[in-house]
Amino acid sequence: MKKKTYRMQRGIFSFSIIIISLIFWLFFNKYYPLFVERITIIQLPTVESNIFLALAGSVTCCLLICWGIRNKCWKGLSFAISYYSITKRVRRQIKDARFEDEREFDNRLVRLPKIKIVFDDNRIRTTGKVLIQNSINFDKKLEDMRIDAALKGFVSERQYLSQDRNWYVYEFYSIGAQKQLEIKSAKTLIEWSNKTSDDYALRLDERATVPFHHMGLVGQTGSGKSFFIQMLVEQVLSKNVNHELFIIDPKRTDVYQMAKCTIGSDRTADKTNSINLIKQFHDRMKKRQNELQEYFKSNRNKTYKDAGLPALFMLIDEFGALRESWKTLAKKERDKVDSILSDVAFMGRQLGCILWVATQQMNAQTMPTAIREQLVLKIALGDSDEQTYRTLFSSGVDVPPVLFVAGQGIYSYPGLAGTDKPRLLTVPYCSFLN
Ligand SMILES: Nc1ncnc2c1ncn2[C@@H]1O[C@H](COP(=O)(O)OP(=O)(O)OP(=O)(O)O)[C@@H](O)[C@H]1O
Repeated sequence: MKKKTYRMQRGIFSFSIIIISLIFWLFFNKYYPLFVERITIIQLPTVESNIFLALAGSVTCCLLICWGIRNKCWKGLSFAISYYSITKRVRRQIKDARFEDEREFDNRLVRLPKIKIVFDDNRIRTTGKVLIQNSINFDKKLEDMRIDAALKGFVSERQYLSQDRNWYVYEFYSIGAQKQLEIKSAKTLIEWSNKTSDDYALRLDERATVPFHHMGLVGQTGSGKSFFIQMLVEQVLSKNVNHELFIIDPKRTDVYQMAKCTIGSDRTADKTNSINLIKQFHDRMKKRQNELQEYFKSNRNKTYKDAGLPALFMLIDEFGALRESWKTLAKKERDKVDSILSDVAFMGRQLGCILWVATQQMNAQTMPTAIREQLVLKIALGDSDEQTYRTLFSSGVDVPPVLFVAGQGIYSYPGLAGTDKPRLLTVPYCSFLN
């Protein structure tokens, strides 16, 4: 026999009282007076039928009040209905997974752990968290539970134990939330970005805003890579701090043209002068290192940002193809460039010399490990091959089974999404770049 929860039992009890009261009310209101009239042998007492109506009404009111409190009705009826339907499905899933306390294993009734739903935005309710109270008995089961089945219309992204270890947290987003935002002008883009970012951060999509950091970006042709890069460049140039960009696009595609227009030819390079620009960037980093030496001595654990300096970005598009083209160079020269880039990747973050590397595919040959390991922000747009995913993120990466269109993909960043379970990214479509 299927087990019931204590809440179900209370519900059945309350509804039984309501139904029985209504039957009594109907009986005493309609039929009982007829009996009183017809049976004259004995004097039947008069019964106030409205007592039963009042009882049914009071129990209904109590049920409604409890429902309203439990589902936070003060946040609006549609909120309460969403809250109720998600909680109900999660409770059913937990019940069917037999989460009951060991002591209750043989009982017909089970006590389920407490469940809370927190939406990131109470009005649109497209993303949020399901929190399930942890107890020593549930720990392992909660860890293994796939909550997706219970969250119809939603996808669960990552799950973890809260810091106080009292709750198991499942982040989820609605499938409908993956609709791409269209941004029609540079001004709108900046306004959108400024809502969540500061002068040293970038907004990637509706949900993700990250501080400036080294970035590894992969995406096949048509994945929206160039649009994404241009969106980031627009944001960097709009900041109140005068950040500087150095851009290399070996194939002279859209990014090259955009860079020439926005930052000028001095800091833009194609295949031919790429190494010079990399060396120039490295020299700037060395200079900055000397400048900041004294500052760092007296200010421990501080960065260029605390010293009030702008960031310097080195963006290398089509890195795989560029490195391939260096094959004709002497080995010494190639090693020198690799060591410069590794130095930037290793030292640059604290000094504000940020490396952005974009490529179509990533493997041990296209990207030296010393550089790859420092690319803290990892983004893959569109569909990539398995080796690329594993090289960029981690060997055990769990790529969500989603068919990505241009501008969609996955990312990882410490604190937001781990390399084993990257999060979905939906870059807004900046139609003004067309
Ligand atoms: N965020 C986005 N949302 C929707 N569509 C997009 C987005 N970004 C780009 N696109 C569409 O995808 C097409 C290809 O984008 P983009 O040129 O950025 O790709 P790419 O990966 O750089 O390809 P290529 O290497 O050929 O330049 C664009 O013409 C654009 O219409």
